[in-house]
Amino acid sequence: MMPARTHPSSDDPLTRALNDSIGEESDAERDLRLKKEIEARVLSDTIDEAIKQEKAILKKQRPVKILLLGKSTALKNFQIIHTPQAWAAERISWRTVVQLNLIRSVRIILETILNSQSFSSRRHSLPLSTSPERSHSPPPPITFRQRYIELEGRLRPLLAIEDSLIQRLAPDNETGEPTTNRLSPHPQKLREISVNALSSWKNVLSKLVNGEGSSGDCPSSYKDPISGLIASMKQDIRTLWTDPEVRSVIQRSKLRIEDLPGFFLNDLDRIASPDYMPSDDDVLKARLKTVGVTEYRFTRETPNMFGSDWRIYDVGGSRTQRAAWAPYFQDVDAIIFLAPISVFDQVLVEDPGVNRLEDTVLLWKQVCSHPFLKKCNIILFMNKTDLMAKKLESGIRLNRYIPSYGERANDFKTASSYLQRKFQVIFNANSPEPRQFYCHMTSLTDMHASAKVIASVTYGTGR
Ligand SMILES: Nc1nc2c(ncn2[C@@H]2O[C@H](COP(=O)(O)OP(=O)(O)OP(=O)(O)O)[C@@H](O)[C@H]2O)c(=O)[nH]1
Ligand SMILES: [Mg+2]
Repeated sequence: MMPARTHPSSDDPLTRALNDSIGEESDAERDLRLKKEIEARVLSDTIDEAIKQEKAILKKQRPVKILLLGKSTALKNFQIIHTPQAWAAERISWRTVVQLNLIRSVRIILETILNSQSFSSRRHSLPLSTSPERSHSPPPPITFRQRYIELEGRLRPLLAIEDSLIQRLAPDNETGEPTTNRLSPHPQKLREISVNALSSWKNVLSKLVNGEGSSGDCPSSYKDPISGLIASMKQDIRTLWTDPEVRSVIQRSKLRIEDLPGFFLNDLDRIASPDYMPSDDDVLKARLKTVGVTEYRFTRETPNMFGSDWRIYDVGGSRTQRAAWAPYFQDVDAIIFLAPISVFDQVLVEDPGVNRLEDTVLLWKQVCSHPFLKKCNIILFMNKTDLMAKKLESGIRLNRYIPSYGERANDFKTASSYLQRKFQVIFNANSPEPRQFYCHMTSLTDMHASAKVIASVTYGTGR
């Protein structure tokens, strides 16, 4: 009987495999194996690279999200640069805002006079005539108080229309002071025109204005009652703003009306004309308080390293509204933090015990230290530099409000770099991880000066 044939070990696949693994291979086999290994590695690297590229594409497809903390004016600058056509289409809605801002200045002046000593004084003053009529007999002496009462009576319809629009536009969640047609003893605390960003305020506003019906005082060339009223009261408004006695009352009150947001009295002739349309500068200067969150979307035609689809969120800055910011912290790529530095001598409207610059610095600290934002680029805009320079030039001393400023020179350059250093120290000390400090000095109502900064944020890294 033939013995059972034993398979040579090379026939056993298991043995073969084991043999292979212990290196019993010929030179040709080894060369082949190495070649295959190289091919496999190349394939694997190609796959890795493809995955990486896909991830990058996905990242680019995800919108770049920027949160604007404070200053809707910054958003307006983005709109001018990135969506000029849509910006131009919005211009008409801003006309009413500018007009309401103008009426607000009228109200502030009337209230300042009402609260002044001159108002209660019985002192006689020159008659204030709005028409160049001549009379043979000298006019009877007239008090400042009488003049004021007459003027205020004539301007009352303006206040009434402002009042009704503010009330009808007021967002439900806003708890401002109730407005009345009467003048208030606190001009600074006047309720402002504010809109809820979630409602389409531009439509609401145009409906309200056009739906008011035309007033009897409204010249036919004016399409809406507010324009007509301003035109018919132009002379009285001018008198109020240019009268020397009124000027001296304002000066004594220390209220810098011309530096208040939304000041347009020097542009009265232009604004009171029948075909008035706000310029870019007017819209940048117009004051409209943000309540809620406005989302602004735009697509960059040439995508940069961050992608082409951008979202900018503008949030209301007053204290009560800050709780609404938190959900936006979760997946935001960059934060533009607006610090108005000119407010060093002002207090919060919502809490007169707190200095506004101090409030901004505390907020800056919170934002820098927020754990959700640790990977986020934070770009600081030290804004309202124009007003800051004006204030310092007029002799207002920074060290009166910030004692640590000491005896340093009270000029813009020294003061702004001092404040910049303070912001940087807080940034470095409070960031959970080290990160780059980006800071720009801005004056956002100056479109041309801001264009470069806005471009650097959108096109570059924020530097
Ligand atoms: N002079 C000057 N005025 C500015 C500057 N930036 C903004 N303003 C004016 O300040 C006013 C208020 O600006 P906004 O940008 O609306 O302020 P905001 O922070 O959005 O205010 P809220 O919506 O109440 O949170 C507007 O009338 C602007 O024109 C600036 O750099 N210089
Ligand atoms: Mg705003």
